[in-house]
Amino acid sequence: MAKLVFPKEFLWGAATASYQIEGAWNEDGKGESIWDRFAHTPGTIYENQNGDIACDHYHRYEEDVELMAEIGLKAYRFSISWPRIFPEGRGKLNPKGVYFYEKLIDKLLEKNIKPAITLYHWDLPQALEDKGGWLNRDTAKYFSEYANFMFYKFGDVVPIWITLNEPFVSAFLGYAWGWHAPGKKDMKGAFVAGHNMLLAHGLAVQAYRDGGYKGNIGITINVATVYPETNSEEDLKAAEKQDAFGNRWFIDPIFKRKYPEIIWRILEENNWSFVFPASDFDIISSPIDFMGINYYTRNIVAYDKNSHLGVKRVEGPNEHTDMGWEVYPDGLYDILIQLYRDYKIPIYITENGAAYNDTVEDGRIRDINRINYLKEHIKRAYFAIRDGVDLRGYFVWSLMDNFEWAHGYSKRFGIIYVDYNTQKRILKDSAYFYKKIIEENGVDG
Ligand SMILES: N=[N+]=NCCCCNC(=O)[C@@H]1[C@H]2[C@H](O)[C@@H](O)[C@H](O)[C@@H](CO)[C@@H]12
Repeated sequence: MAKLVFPKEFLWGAATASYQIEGAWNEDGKGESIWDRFAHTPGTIYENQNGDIACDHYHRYEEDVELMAEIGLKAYRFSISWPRIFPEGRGKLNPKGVYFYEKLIDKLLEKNIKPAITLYHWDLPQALEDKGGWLNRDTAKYFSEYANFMFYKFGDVVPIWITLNEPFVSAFLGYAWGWHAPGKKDMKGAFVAGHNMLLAHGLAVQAYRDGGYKGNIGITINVATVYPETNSEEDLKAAEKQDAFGNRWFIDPIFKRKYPEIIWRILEENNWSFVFPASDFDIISSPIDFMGINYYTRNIVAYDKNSHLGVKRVEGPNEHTDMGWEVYPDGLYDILIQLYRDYKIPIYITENGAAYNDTVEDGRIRDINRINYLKEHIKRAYFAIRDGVDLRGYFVWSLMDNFEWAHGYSKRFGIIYVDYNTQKRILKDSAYFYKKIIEENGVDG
């Protein structure tokens, strides 16, 4: 069995997000976020659960960093709760909120774990939502002010910055389909929100450059590799449309200074062809240092005249995770090759992982299915590097079981098990598997 050894500097990490793990939703001066508001609204979340306590990471961060060190993480990707810093989104600062992240970052650095900060992982200050949220173009400016403060505070010690996590998901699930905060069902709003998020991203990148910081800044995009059900002309066209809509919508404006053709067509068909000032694309396309991708599964599509965009999804034949997502490791290899071919930019896998219905048996969690998922995807990451992709790192989703948005705590993605009744953490077998990967900087072929 050959050992597939990664480049020496390859960055092995794990990822979380503020609303999903911190808790302390209204403690020490933190302002309300749109996820606090949404999760407190009955009927939005599985069993009306919420992130008021979550993994209580706000109080347990020292223990959690110790566990990261035990696993041997080289980096830890986490997000900042914007309303913990600026309770109203801008203006009055909350020193206790800043202090929490200062202590967390100091602890990470003490353990030689590189902090990788996501500035926005969906928890917009409710006070800004009350002024239109992402439908209000000013929110982009407020975001860049918040980002500028974070750069000023931590720009000299944090080497990796991600402006937004998955703008497609936060724009579409939040504004078009209403499954996520702020729970709006307004397709036009999704396009406006998406555009203002991209503007926010660009303004933050400009602030980072103006500050002369030495680290790297990028964005995290969720991607699902697209395959046509058959090689018919119609299915190939459907696959092309889905790839543009699902994967390139938030990438092309950054690298090509324009939306994919399919997006413009949707805007025109609905008479929503907003006149976005061309200067917006000058800001949005401010050069970034890397692209982060979150990969979980693929999409198989076929032409269907009755579906949205004339594209219907077809379920894949392989094993599925607890989220109902098909396990398809080759999709990670294919998307890495496609994105690097098209954009020639360094890439981090900022999320990859699987939810399974873990159980504790005599103090252990034998999550062999998650070990297999991680192993097969890490192998594909190796093959992508071998075939020329400048892949810099891999962050498993997630460090610990956490609040899985509308699914509440019913879906476990962690390599660390969390008993929510006691807040006890237990390293799953997958944590020990990942520890070995990191120690050997590689995986058995
Ligand atoms: N079909 N299908 N689709 C596969 C992926 C759908 C898009 N959802 C994500 O990528 C979210 C991302 C988020 O950053 C994190 O906060 C979430 O906890 C994980 C797990 O859900 C993933």
